[in-house]
Amino acid sequence: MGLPFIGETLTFLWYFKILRRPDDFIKSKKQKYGEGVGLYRSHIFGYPSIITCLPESNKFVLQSASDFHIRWPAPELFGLTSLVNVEGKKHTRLKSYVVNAINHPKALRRVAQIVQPRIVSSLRSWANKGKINGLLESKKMTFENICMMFASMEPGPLLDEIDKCFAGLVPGFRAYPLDFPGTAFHHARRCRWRLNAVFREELEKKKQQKESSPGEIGDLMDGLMQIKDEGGKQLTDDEVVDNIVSFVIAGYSSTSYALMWALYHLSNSPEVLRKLREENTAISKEEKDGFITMDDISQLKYTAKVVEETIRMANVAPTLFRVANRDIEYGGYTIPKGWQVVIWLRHIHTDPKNYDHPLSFIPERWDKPAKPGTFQVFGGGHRICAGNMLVRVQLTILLHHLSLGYKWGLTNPGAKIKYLPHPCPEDEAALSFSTL
Ligand code: HEM
Repeated sequence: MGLPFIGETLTFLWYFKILRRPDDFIKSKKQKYGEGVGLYRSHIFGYPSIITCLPESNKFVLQSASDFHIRWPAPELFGLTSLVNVEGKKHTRLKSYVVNAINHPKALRRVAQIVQPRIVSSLRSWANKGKINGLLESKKMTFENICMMFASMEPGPLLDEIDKCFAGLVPGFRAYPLDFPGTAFHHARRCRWRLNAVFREELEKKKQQKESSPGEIGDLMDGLMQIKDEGGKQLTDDEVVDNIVSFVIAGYSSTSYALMWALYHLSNSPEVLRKLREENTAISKEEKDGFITMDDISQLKYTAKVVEETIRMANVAPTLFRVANRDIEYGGYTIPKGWQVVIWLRHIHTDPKNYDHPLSFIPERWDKPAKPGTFQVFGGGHRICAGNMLVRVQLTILLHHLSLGYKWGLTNPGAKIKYLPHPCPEDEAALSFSTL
């Protein structure tokens, strides 16, 4: 359980921040208490907790929707009525709409068309610069694509302003909720208000646009404005705005880190890059800037393995949080009512029992499917990531254009990796970048 009040939070920081050996946190527990059923009692991140870290125990929690509810730090920053916070029928209805709108094959065809010009022009601009910060450039490209896909917003001063607001909002999730001027939490709340105001204005513009020329605008915001429940009731304007802001939060950093890790691992893996080039050359197109379609993407079998391996190793979401709604029995142990449950996803992907040489980048491991339950990067159960295909498509398109047209290398191949808030090389993947 660790120290009184602080519990094991300092131990967590010791392993993640100071030693930079994040996997030793769970390893040390296994050594001390044995593996058992994958549950450990703790006090961490401010609450008495049960840590779960085996594929079966994680799956048990993720799939028992009625026994565990979600708990985000500072849920109001995400938006109280957004998909990530609502439960029950409301969640089911919103989720099925959102998954249809951004994650299904028909939606992904549109996504491939929307994101591709920005990816192609970003790569060109990186080559013109010659030296880039991989994370910053991935973030810029991802943000512009997300704003286009979700709200049809074009790059410009307004997008720059809301990007700054998102940058101020996200640290609020990790900050102590002290709400007075000067605190990170206070700043995050102000950023959230500004974001609400901007997206509210966009929503009003869409309403006017639809009045003057009825028909589909076709972006996610437009779709959310039209969803109806069984009684014909539509989402309120606040609900639409809450959801759009929360989708940007969910998709922005996660996608950017995944793209950066692709650049990073490929610069260390010439043989993987060679195979990637070979496969992508075979489907490359001369016309229309060489844009590929979802049909092309479905042929890129080796590229799909590179994508899975990149996402596995990125471990963008190391842990998830739930709260037990009642005393719950699992494997002869009780998870007490009201306790926090910390679902340690990272351990699943770095445990040698699940993946040989888990810290090595080996796309060929995906020649065979992973052992059942050992790929939990997108969570599981009813809250499984709504954007998992969206990120896969964006990664594939990036890999296609990158491998065909460019060469790049890490400026500091020995840069240390930091693990908080997300795994990332200390220099954020500084790269030299040029055309082939
Ligand atoms: C590498 C990229 C990504 C990773 C690793 C990732 C990971 C996750 C995980 C682990 C969850 C489960 C949260 C929980 O159960 O508490 C989740 C949920 C979610 N993700 Fe992602 N995500 C990624 C990209 C995206 C993108 C591009 C979007 C686009 C909007 C997105 C939207 C969402 C949403 C809306 C949820 C909440 C679903 C719900 O509560 O039903 N994610 N994501």
